[in-house]
Amino acid sequence: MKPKILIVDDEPDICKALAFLLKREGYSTTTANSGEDAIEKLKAEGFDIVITDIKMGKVDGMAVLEKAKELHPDIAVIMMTAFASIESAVDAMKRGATDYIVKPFHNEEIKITVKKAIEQKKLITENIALKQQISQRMACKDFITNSESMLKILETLEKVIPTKSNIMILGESGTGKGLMAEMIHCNSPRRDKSFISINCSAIPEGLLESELFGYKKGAFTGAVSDKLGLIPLAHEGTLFLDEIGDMPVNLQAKLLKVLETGEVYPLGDTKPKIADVRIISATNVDIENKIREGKFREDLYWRLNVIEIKIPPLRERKDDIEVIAKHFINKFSSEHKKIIKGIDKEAMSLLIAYSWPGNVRELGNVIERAVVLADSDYITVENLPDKLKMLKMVEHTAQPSTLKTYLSDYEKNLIIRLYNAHNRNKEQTAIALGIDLATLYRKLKKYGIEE
Ligand SMILES: Nc1ncnc2c1ncn2[C@@H]1O[C@H](COP(=O)(O)OP(=O)(O)OP(=O)(O)O)[C@@H](O)[C@H]1O
Repeated sequence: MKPKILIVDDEPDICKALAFLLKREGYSTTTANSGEDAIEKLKAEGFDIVITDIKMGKVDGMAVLEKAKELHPDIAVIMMTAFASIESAVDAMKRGATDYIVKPFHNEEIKITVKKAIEQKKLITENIALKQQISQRMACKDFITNSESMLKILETLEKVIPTKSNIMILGESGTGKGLMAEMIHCNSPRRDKSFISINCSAIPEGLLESELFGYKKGAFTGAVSDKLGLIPLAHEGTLFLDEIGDMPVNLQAKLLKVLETGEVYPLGDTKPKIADVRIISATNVDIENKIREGKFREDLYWRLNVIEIKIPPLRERKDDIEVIAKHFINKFSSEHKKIIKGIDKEAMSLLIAYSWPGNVRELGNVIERAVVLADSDYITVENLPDKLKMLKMVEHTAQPSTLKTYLSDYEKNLIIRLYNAHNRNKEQTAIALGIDLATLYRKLKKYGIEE
């Protein structure tokens, strides 16, 4: 294909002369007689090179340079300037222009400068592609565990990781589903290709479709250029579909078709793109229930759920708390430039006693906060949030003397446990306890759990 050049000058004769010369050299040329006109043209289509005069009306060559780079980061821009204002050309080079030519210029000079710019553009494009590749090859993060249930899961995974089988990861929010997906990709033969992750519940329905499948220029208003979808972008790599349970049903049908044919049709395109992708999906909702309600296609479920991994909540794998807490202490100590050697016994016993409704994510937050607050080498109970400190009160009331104190201690402990388990949400705690909200308020105050 011929390289495309946009020539911008407010003197139509210069535009015409340059277009004539460069066409003869085999380039495809377009002209614009103002900065505004140039920016419109840059928005509408892609160019390899822009040759622009610096001094123009309201929108000058500097503005064209800035916009061209913003719209097409790999574009080469050549500035034209009169000898008297050569300083501004130097300034333009600092802002990303590829070269400049001083008016009046010779034909030969133009030809050489354009040829050089084409070469340079090729290098810039290769560089951008390389940078993308490097950033795609992510560092393998460890999935830390010491619990028997998780070790068994990892053992099963070892057999599955080298294959192409789709995997569905189930588990409460914050249990590590995203981390596990990264770990699977990172250890699989697809590790050198893209790991593309998208949260199906975080993106509006219309946008999710164009993000996943891509579109052809002109497919809808605003589609000013072709866009490659995330599915074809993940070709030969891994696509992580988080919160798959929230994917709209019409998109589920389209995704199923992709899985069956290995082809993706971008919106408005009749030519498919190939997509050999391994899909890892994750959800924290009861997907079988969604199938019963007709909100999730059963045929898609079976395609995605070839291997099912259930990550237990942290409260059901207490053996993990200490090792993960230590991992977070190291991580956040170095991030916050503090030297924390560990956590004292009493504080650790509270971490183990707590129910962690937000799972590992919540443990991470608690440890980060503690690392920031710690004044000594070790994290102490003082550095933990109230919801954990309260558990200490439960322990200290363990030896009641009379039936009355026994019952009230029992009541207090139960309230504290459920209050924590519901993330200090009073409405939910009252429902769980089977009492009304006013009674709960009274009891929280009576037992000094809350002012
Ligand atoms: N076993 C683990 N070892 C080390 N870090 C972990 C572990 N499990 C989870 N994490 C960390 O906890 C945080 C939450 O994990 P992640 O985002 O993977 O959870 P998730 O289940 O995908 O959550 P959500 O359903 O809300 O998307 C991340 O920072 C992750 O790196």
